[in-house]
Amino acid sequence: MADLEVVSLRKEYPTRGEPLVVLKEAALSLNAGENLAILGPSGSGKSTLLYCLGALEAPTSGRVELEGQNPFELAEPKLADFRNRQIGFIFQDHHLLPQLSVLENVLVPTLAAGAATSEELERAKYLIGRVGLTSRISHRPAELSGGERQRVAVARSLIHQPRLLLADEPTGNLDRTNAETIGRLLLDLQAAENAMLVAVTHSLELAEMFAERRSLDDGRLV
Ligand SMILES: Nc1ncnc2c1ncn2[C@@H]1O[C@H](COP(=O)(O)OP(=O)(O)OP(=O)(O)O)[C@@H](O)[C@H]1O
Repeated sequence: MADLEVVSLRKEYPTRGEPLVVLKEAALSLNAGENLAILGPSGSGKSTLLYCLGALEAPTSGRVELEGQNPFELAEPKLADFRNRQIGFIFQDHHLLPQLSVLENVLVPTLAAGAATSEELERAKYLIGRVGLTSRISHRPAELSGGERQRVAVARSLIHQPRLLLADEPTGNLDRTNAETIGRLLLDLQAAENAMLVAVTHSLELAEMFAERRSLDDGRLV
C-alpha cells in the first residue's frame, strides 16, 4: 500500500434540491518523496479534494489513508493532533498572524502543545534559514513582501516534519518570479524532508515543475 492512498472518494454538499456532487470516485496514491500537482478549473473541486486529504472535510464516502491511518476514524482531539503533526498546509493567502514575528509565526503550530521546546526553536530557525529569511526573523508580516510572507508560510507548514504537505494555489497571489521561487522552494523542501506534496492550482507553469500532474474532471482525477 502507498503512503497516501485515496480510494473512491466522494464528496457531496447538501443543497435545497439534489445534493451537489463535487468529487466522485476520486483516487490517487503517493509515496514518501513524491509530488503531485492537480489542475482544474474554478469550481472543479480542487480545494474540496485538498480538504478531504488534509482531514479538514470528511468525505461523503470513500477512504483516505496516510501511512495506514484513516484520519476520519479518529475522534477529536486525536484528529486535530493528527492534522497538526502529519499534515502541513500552505494556502493562497499566507494566514500569518499580523502581531507575531516571523519566528513566532513559524512556531504557531507547536503552541497547541504548550511553549515551544528548544528542538522546535532550533527547527524553526533552520527552516527560516532554508527559506532565506534569517535576516528577517524578527520582522512582522506587514514588514515583508508578498513572496517573503509566503516563504514564512512554507517554513511554518514544515515545523512538525509532516508526512504530507498540501498546498492550495500556493502561488496564486504572486508575480511570476516569486511564484517560481515558491514552487522551487516547496519542491526542494519536500524532497529534502522526504515528504509527499500535493498542490492544487490553476497555474500550468507551477504544475509543470511537479513530477506528476493530474486534472480534476467531473469529480474524477484523470
Ligand atoms: N461548504 C460548501 N457547501 C456547499 N457547496 C460547496 C461548499 N464548498 C464548496 N462548495 C461547492 O463545491 C464546488 C467545488 O468547490 P471547490 O472550492 O472545491 O472548487 P475549486 O476547484 O477549489 O475552485 P477554485 O479554483 O475557484 O478555488 C463549487 O461549486 C462550490 O461552490
